[in-house]
Order: sequence, then C-alpha cells, then structure tokens
Amino acid sequence: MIQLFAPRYLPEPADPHGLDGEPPPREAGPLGVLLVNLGTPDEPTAKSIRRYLREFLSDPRVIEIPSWIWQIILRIFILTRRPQALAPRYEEIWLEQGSPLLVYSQAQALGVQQHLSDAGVPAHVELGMRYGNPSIPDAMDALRKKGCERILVVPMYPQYAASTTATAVDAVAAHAAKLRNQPEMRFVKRYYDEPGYIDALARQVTDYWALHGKPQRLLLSFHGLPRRTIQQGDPYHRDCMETVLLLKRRLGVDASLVHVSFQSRFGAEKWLEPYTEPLLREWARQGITRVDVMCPGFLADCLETREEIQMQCRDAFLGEGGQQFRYISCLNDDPIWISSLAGLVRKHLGGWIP
Ligand SMILES: C=CC1=C(C)c2cc3[nH]c(cc4nc(cc5[nH]c(cc1n2)c(C)c5CCC(=O)O)C(CCC(=O)O)=C4C)c(C)c3C=C
Ligand SMILES: [Fe+2]
Ligand SMILES: [Fe+2]
Repeated sequence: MIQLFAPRYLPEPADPHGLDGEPPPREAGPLGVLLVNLGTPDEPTAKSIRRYLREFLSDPRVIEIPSWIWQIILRIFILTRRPQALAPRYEEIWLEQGSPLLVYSQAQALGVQQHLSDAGVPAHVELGMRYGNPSIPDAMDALRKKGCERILVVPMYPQYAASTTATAVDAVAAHAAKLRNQPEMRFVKRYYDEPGYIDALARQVTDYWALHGKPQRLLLSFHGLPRRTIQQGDPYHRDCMETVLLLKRRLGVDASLVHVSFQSRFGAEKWLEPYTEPLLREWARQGITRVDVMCPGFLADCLETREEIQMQCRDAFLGEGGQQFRYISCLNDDPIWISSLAGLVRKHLGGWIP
C-alpha cells in the first residue's frame, strides 16, 4: 500500500490472531517496572555536559520563565561557560564504570529485578533517565518489546517536586502519546513515608555512628527549589520536612541534634532556606566543630553530594574553623535499601501480580 503520510504512531506488530475467527484467550504478559532518575552526562567532558545541560535546562518544568527569553540566556550565558566549569568537577567524582548517578541507579534497577525474579514476580525492570541516557523512550520500548502491557513508573525521588517527579511523568506520557497500543500505566507519586525508606536511612546513620561516634550536629541537606514554586503550590518543602520528622523519630535522638538545609541553589532567585553551605559556615563560626551531613532526598550519590557536599561544603566548614566534617553516603546499592525498594515496587504492583 502506498503511504501518503508519515505514520502518526510508532510501528507496532499487529495482533498475531489476525482478523478472522474467535480469538484465543489473551495471555497476561509480564509486568514492566520503569525506574526513572534525573540523568547525567555520558562523559565528564564539556561537550557531553553541554548536551546534558541543554536538555535539562530547556525543560519548562525546571525553568519556568518564558522559553524564548530563557533560551537566549541559556545559550549566551550558561551553555558557553558552565560546561567547562563543571567538567573538572564531574571528573573528580567519575567512577571507573561511569557517572555515580548512573552506576548506582543501574545497580538499584538490577537489584530490584533480582528481588522480583527471586520472588517469582513476572516483571521486567528498566532504568530510564529524564535527561540523557538511557532515555525514557528507550526504556519504555525495551519493556514493550518484552511484552509488558502494564508498566509501573517509579520516579527515584521519595519527595515529590514538579521539577523532578512531574517532569518524569510528563516524559513517560509524551512517549505513550506516540503509541497506538498504549500500555496500562501507574505512577508512584512519593514515598518518603515508606517505612523501608526511613528505616534504610536511619540504619545508614546509626551504623555510621556505631563505628565512628556521634557528631555535635547532623545536617540533612535536600536539593533546593525556588521559594516561589512552593508558594505556587509545590508540595516539595512539606515532603522534605515530613521526611526529617520521620527520620528524627526513627533515630530517637534529641531534636537539637538533627537540622535541615537546602543545597544546589541556581540563579538569582530566592530558593528554599537555610542554604547548606552558608549554614555550615555559620555553625563553624559559632564554634560547632563536628558535623555529619547526609542527603536523604538523593537515592544515589552524584555531583550534588560527592562534589558539592563532600568537597565544597567540607572545605567551607573546615575553612571557617570546623574540625570534623563527615559525609554519610546515599543509599546507593545498600542491600537493605534495595530490598525495601523492591517491597515498595511489589506493593504498587498490587492487583497486577497474578
Ligand atoms: C535550575 C533549576 C534546577 C532545579 C529546580 C533542580 C531541582 C532538582 N534537582 C534534583 C536533583 C539533581 N540535580 C542535579 C544537578 C543539577 N541540578 C540543576 C538545576 C536544578 N535542579 C543543575 C543545573 C544541575 C547540574 C549541575 C550544575 O550545573 O550545577 C543532580 C546531579 C546530576 C549528576 O550528574 O550527578 C541531581 C541528582 C532534585 C532532586 C531537584 C528537586 C527537588
Ligand atoms: Fe538539580
Ligand atoms: Fe549543584
């Protein structure tokens, strides 16, 4: 047949049953689990970082000012300088197997896959990154090729934010919009109150303290957001504060030990406060000498934890007279966390598991 127009939807195989006669009962195929994380450059080079930042910072969920104004600023002022400045910072944190964010996210996907397979749950797990590789469309296509007609989407952010969770949902829906035969889909919104997550965080802290002793203060540093977005209805701040409350309660420590701050401010606007680095400087000036810092909102170590916290914030604190700065790492490939994550996935597959 002559095709006059480009096909509107992606090619799909026709139902093998065809058009004639009574169809055999439809078999329930395997389930799909799509873990979505932010994404990271493919290489620690200015070129690769530029490509990543262009995609990331062109997302209207991340930068809300009108695109035509922002694209001018982005192209003239940001993409011309920031990639070169970031390249040596990425190089410092790069692991043999790649960017830590990718390496740990892959380990989490593999671990969840193993748990589900061991439990006899017929499911395939794929990792998709919102920006860069492996992409969300590639991960969804991989699940469809394996016959998954039901897909559970788990954004790797325990606290909901429009600039992380909602944009992941948007990207999945945008790919689904290209399909004629859409899978059934579920989206996990938030899970900071999941006991397995709070337990894994608490254990990370108490194991560390059992080995090295308690600090004067434990700082829980979350990625920041512009203050305006909270005033406009983003529930992220509340999600973070509730996480802190649950973790404090679970640790059973004096409330004055645990504090909260927000990091990674970008641009001139006011972001959520207190800002991590200035707070640490202020503490050092006040005579606090021993701090532990942990980043509960990040499930995998990345540039923001390994470089910004472990290097920049450490230097800032020690530079102002602090004596001991310790970083308690993210949950990464911790087996107890991966088992909790698999439990969370199974819970949300409820009703789909045969
Ligand atoms: C400019 C706006 C940004 C918003 C809003 C934002 C929200 C946000 N980000 C994370 C998690 C991560 N961000 C990471 C890096 C990163 N973030 C921004 C900007 C915003 N983030 C930039 C420009 C960058 C790149 C580095 C830099 O230029 O400073 C990362 C690390 C990625 C890596 O490769 O390791 C993570 C993870 C959350 C959770 C969040 C909202 C709650
Ligand atoms: Fe960020
Ligand atoms: Fe940053």
